Order: sequence, then structure tokens, then C-alpha cells
Amino acid sequence: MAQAETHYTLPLPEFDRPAKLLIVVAPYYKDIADQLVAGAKAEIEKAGGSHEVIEVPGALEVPTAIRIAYRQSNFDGFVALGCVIRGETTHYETVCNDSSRALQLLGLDGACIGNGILTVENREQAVVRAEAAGQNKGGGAAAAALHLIALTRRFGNGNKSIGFKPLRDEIQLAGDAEGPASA
Ligand SMILES: Nc1c(NC[C@H](O)[C@H](O)[C@H](O)CO)[nH]c(=O)[nH]c1=O
Ligand SMILES: CC(=O)[C@@H](O)COP(=O)(O)O
Repeated sequence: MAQAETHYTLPLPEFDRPAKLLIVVAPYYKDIADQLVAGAKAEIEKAGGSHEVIEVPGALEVPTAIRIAYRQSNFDGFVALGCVIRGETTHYETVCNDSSRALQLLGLDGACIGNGILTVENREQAVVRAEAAGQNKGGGAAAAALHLIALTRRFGNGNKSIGFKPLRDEIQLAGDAEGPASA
């Protein structure tokens, strides 16, 4: 029987202008993913934010989709959602470790990402964690992204990238260099 989860949850940050988030979900297990998305949407709406949802085949594609959107769009943050259930081979470790590591590296480069990709042994563990009325890991991931967005706005976008600069910044910088575009 799954243990009830008890840990401290930070109160949601307040925003002077709405945050816009992209939810990137791998519906490998559709019913589980739907619960995660519902929880994430509700949390974003609680903070007065807006959201869009895109789907990718599996958890391994989630970081790449976020990087593509991060470079070519103007979302304030991202919510990574999915479910990885151990099978018979070591592929479970690859999917879990590589997706989470890639998300962490994107975060260290300035993307505001909450990671709600479940890594579990069986469906029962996944259901308990995905249910919006249960452990609501999708909502938790959305809350994490919201906190990072608030932090970015509080300290400014440091532009101290350790890796690539978001394409949108390069385009903007290039535009600035040419002077204001004629209306
Ligand atoms: N086994 C699970 C996967 N595997 C698929 C990979 O994520 C990836 O789409 C594939 O290797 C092609 O690159 N994905 C999940 O999200 N959950 C799983 O349990
Ligand atoms: C997590 C996985 O990739 C897993 O679902 C694949 O199953 P298997 O290890 O039995 O091939």
C-alpha cells in the first residue's frame, strides 16, 4: 500500500503579470499523463498563469522539446510530465537518468523547468503519484516552475549562460544592434 506523502510545500509565488508556461507531456501511459496534466494546469491557473500543452512520444523526448521551445519561443517556464515504469531491461535507467539529467542541464542554463516525470516500479505507484487529488506530482512540477519564474523575474535574467544562449535573445540582440525596427 502506498504511504501517504508528507513534506513541506512552499506557498505559490505571487506574480504582477501572468506567467506563461508550456506543459510538455509524454503520454506513454495516457491515463497517468492525463492526471499529471490536470494537476499542472490547475496549479498554473491557481497562480493566475496561462498554459499550452504539447505531446512527445516518450520521456526521452521531453528535454529536447523543451530546449526547442526555450530557444524559439517566449514561454516563461516549462513543466515536464510523463511516466517511466520499469520493464525487464536496463532501458528504464537510461530513460530515467537521461531525461532527468537533460532537464537539469537545461535548468542550469536558465530554463525554468519543473520535472514531473514519474519514475516508478509499477502502475500502482504511478497512479497514486499522478492523481491530482492524490500526491499530485503534476501540480508539484508546475509549482516548481512557477517558483523559478518568480526567481528569474526577481533577480533578472542573468544572461550568464553556461551553454547556449536562447535563440530569441540572439534575435533580439541582433535587432537591438540594428537599431529599432521601423514600424
Ligand atoms: N519505457 C518508457 C519510455 N520509453 C520510450 C522513450 O522515452 C523514447 O520515447 C524512445 O526510446 C524513443 O526515443 N518512455 C516513457 O515515457 N515511459 C516509459 O516507461
Ligand atoms: C522504461 C522502459 O523503457 C521500459 O518500459 C522498457 O521495457 P523493457 O525494459 O521490458 O524493454
